Amino acid sequence: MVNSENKSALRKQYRKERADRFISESWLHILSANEFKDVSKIGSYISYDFEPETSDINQRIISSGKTLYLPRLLKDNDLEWVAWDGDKSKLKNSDKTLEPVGEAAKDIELDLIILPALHVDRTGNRLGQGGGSYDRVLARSNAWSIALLHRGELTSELLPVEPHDQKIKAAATPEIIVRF
Ligand SMILES: Nc1nc2c(c(=O)[nH]1)N(C=O)[C@@H](CNc1ccc(C(=O)N[C@@H](CCC(=O)O)C(=O)O)cc1)CN2
Ligand SMILES: Nc1ncnc2c1ncn2[C@@H]1O[C@H](COP(=O)(O)OP(=O)(O)OP(=O)(O)O)[C@@H](O)[C@H]1O
Repeated sequence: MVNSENKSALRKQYRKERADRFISESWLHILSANEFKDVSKIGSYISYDFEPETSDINQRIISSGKTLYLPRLLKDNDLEWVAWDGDKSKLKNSDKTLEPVGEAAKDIELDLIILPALHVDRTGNRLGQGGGSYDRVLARSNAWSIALLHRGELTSELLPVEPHDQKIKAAATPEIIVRF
């Protein structure tokens, strides 16, 4: 089986496991990591369905005076970033996700990116929703990147890898951060 087909099968399995085992937890502890200390521009996301919950993290980042950016999906599956002040009236529904409204930041260089993932393996390879969106973002960025996962989604089982795949710098469960 080629790796892209293999990835689709894993996505299906991991989405189902996530839905079956979902419990509401917090990833707020990541904000105490050293990597957050001196950064000012942070990319994050608004979680949906069974994704690790980001609303408390996002609020905390905004109230600490750092600038929070949210992704907006472009037609070619790339992402653009919009600064967000926490005002929910500045979000609108787009398929499953809530996206920011307003002007995208031009030539933004994020210092740190908090990103969603379905699974991460012990070498820092990530499986996401399948658009390749974050691979594009990470390929042109120097940001430190951390994916949020439920327990059991950070595993020693190696994920299939394609040439475009970008490794992430760290992954966090509700309990721990692992740096790669
Ligand atoms: N919260 C969140 N925001 C995000 C992402 C994400 O994974 N999570 N993205 C990450 O790139 C980008 C948007 N890409 C997305 C791609 C697909 C689906 C989606 O509807 N997934 C369906 C499964 C579709 C399928 O079966 O193929 C689902 O989750 O049920 C959502 C967002 C940017 N914003
Ligand atoms: N830098 C890139 N330029 C053009 N296409 C890309 C790039 N990176 C990835 N892609 C395309 O995106 C598709 C999906 O990639 P992949 O399966 O790795 O997604 P993913 O990392 O799980 O998704 P996401 O980042 O959206 O959560 C690939 O088949 C590839 O063709």
